[in-house]
Amino acid sequence: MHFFVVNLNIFGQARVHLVRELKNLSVIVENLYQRNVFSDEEVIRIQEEINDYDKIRKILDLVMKKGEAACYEFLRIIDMTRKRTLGTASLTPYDKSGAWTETKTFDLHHWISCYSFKEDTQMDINYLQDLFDDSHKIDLSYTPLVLDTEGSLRTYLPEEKSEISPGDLLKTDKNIVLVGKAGIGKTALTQEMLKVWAESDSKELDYMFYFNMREMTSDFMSMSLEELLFSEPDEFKEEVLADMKKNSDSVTIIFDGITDLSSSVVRRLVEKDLLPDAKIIITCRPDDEEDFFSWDSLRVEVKGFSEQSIETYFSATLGEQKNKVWSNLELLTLCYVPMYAVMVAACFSSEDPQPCTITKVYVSIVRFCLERNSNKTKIRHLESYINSKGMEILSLAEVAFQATGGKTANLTELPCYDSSVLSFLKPLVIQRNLTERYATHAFLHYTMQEFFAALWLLKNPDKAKDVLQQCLTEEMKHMRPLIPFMCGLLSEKSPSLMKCLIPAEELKKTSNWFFKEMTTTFYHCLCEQDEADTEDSGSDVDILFLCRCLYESQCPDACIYLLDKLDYCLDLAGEILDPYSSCAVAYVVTQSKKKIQLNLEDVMVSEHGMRCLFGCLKNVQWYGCACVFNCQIAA
Ligand SMILES: Nc1ncnc2c1ncn2[C@@H]1O[C@H](COP(=O)(O)OP(=O)(O)OP(=O)(O)O)[C@@H](O)[C@H]1O
Repeated sequence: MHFFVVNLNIFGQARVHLVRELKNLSVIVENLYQRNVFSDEEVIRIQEEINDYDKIRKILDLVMKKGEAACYEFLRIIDMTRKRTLGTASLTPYDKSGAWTETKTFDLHHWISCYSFKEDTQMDINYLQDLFDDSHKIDLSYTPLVLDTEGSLRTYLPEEKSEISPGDLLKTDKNIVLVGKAGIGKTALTQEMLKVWAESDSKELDYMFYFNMREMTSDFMSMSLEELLFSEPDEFKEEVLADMKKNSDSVTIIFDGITDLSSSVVRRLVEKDLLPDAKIIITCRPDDEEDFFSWDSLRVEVKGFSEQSIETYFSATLGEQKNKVWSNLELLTLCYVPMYAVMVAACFSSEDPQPCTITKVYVSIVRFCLERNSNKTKIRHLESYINSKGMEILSLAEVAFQATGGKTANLTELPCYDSSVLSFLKPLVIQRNLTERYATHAFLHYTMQEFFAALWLLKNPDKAKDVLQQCLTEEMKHMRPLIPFMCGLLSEKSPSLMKCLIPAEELKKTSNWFFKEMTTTFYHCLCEQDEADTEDSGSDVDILFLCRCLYESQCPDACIYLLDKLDYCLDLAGEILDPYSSCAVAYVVTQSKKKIQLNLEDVMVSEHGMRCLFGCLKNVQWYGCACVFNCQIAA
């Protein structure tokens, strides 16, 4: 809501100058149209005027007739576009009071600068907010993330204060690649940048576009620049596009969740073939970074919450209860990933035991959502309820699998009409063409889609075998995040969801081969990588990935199977261990029946991670006084 009082006689003094000097009328009319000040008919009426003077008169008359709010919008647009709509500033001096006199030239730049404008910025719709019931509704707005601009050479670790803020990222002229794991906060960061941009009192007209790549339709691949930027019918698109081309340094485009450069318009923008001076910001997971290695850009690694941010976050969400998270080291090591922190906070008070693996966090949230949406105040027998919804849940899982295979978040078909199952989805509005929109659905978060996709694979073990092999290939690497979830869902220690959906014997049969096959497959891949002596390309298949999978499985036999293959020698030299990976390594080592050689030379590790590693040292072989244990701890 704007509280802004406009003197309706204001144009009386400025009007004659506006009529004479206003330029780029199309930009003004377009903005007024976009802000619903002008209707289609009014725009046509303006266009029908013969010359620019008459057009301006018409605009001013219409705006004044519409009252205060319209005048406010008009003035704000002039303020934002002043460089283009008012031309160059007059050099005529003013007296100190800034008052105009009859003898002085009227300066529209000065006139507009006498107003101060504030913008409403309510743009961040966080669907995960819905996970919280009314008594726990909290402000889930941006909590500072650790952003690292110096790549993997620098110490991992969440520090008290991120060195670079979303506002700093906006200010830099460079293109930006925001890299980070699933759920680490890349989208949240871009949304915060949009918010900062919208709230800024920049006096220049600039353009900002945001595209969620996973929510684009398939025709996006062949779109032109014009189609990409103007999905809505737009009378003035040619003029606005021309303006953007002429002033491409005023355009910022964010491509969120990019996996490759297969869309020609995105590739041409990235390669500066289109809008050469535009600032392009992309976000991607580490597996997809390869395509951008050679791109001239600022690489920013998003590293999630610092230990301070975790504390702030849980103080806000759980109050005193946060101590329970604090005393659970395994749970704490998950919560540097904001997505997991959100889910832990949302279902913390549920009666389920506190989760310690990522899969268990998802299982808890699924149970929590089903319970909350089951139309019963208290479900004593949640298991039997889940059982009764088995078909619907599995059809949701199938749709999730199909979409993940196609690298999209857009679910073209609704799997069922059951409201409790549909509570995992949010509406997604798609612009089919210039005049037609339709609504589809997407999961509340892409990682939730990946979780359900993994669930479907366990119902279809043959397919699981294929995915295990294929996810090592370049074309199918986007299926890799499903593997840790599959391990977790097969875990005998977390049967609370799976046993309601898939018969126990079927699950047992799958886990009998799955853990071994997974370990062998990834182990061979690691050996091949070693032989080829390939540089780390940011790919997620490394020994840490395997440890994380085994941690999710909570299966001691599977850990011993791997350690056996490794000859009880775990070489992590030079690795950067995030808190969760440290916890996973500690778990694997702890399962060993023999002493193992653990090489932690030049390893970077967090304080929480170090605490986990200390717990497994009893299983580590020390040779002489020179234990290979030379870590850098970032406090
Ligand atoms: N800085 C933050 N402050 C508060 N909440 C956050 C923050 N970052 C992330 N979150 C929460 O975590 C959720 C997941 O984050 P986000 O979608 O940004 O991850 P992502 O890195 O884009 O993941 P993906 O690679 O799967 O797309 C958000 O929906 C939000 O609820």
